[in-house]
Amino acid sequence: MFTKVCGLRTEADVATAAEAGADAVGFVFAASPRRVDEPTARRLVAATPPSVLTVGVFKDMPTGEVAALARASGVGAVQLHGDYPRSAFDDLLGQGFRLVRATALTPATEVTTGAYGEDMLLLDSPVAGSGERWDLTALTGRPPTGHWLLAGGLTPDNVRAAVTEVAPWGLDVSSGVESSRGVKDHGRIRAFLAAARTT
Ligand SMILES: O=C(O)c1ccccc1NCC(=O)[C@H](O)[C@H](O)COP(=O)(O)O
Repeated sequence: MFTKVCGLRTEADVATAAEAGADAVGFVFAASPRRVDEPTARRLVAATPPSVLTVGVFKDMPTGEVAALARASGVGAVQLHGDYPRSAFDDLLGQGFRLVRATALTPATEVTTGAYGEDMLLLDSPVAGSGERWDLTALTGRPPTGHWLLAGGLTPDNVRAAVTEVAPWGLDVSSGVESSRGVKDHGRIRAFLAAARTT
């Protein structure tokens, strides 16, 4: 099970996630209590072991700014939330970025991973990073294919049941491993990753 812990803001957050076995860590550049600026992100990327994928998280930001921030901070992949057309994916792919396509599930959502050239598809609640769950039964009859991550209100306590229900390729968590909004709880990060390993 691939695991990503998102919204990290300190070196201690990164070290905890990496030591507890996270495959990827996310740094939020979008407007959020978890937002980090470019120098902070660069520092956190440098503090991340090379075996852990670093992901910059963006929402509705022009691709020129996305590319500039991703390049300056050195993240290994770019996660796009919001209303990006296929041409935005093409633009960033053409510049050599690995992409994560993040979206809520609607009847129109393309659930084939790679349809926009992305490495991973992230199916999330309608308000990303809100900690709200969404109706997983909406996936019935239309299972996503490929490297897709389940996100949205996951916690150490509910992650096993969610995996049993929809069998994702990977998991993404933020709010569920926090003590208050934007502040990671290291015990909860360890508990989440331990629970994910036993699924
Ligand atoms: O974290 C945010 O505040 C945020 C803001 C804007 C775009 C994306 C954002 N976060 C993305 C994520 O943290 C995760 O990909 C995912 O949504 C998990 O969220 P959660 O339900 O809090 O576990």
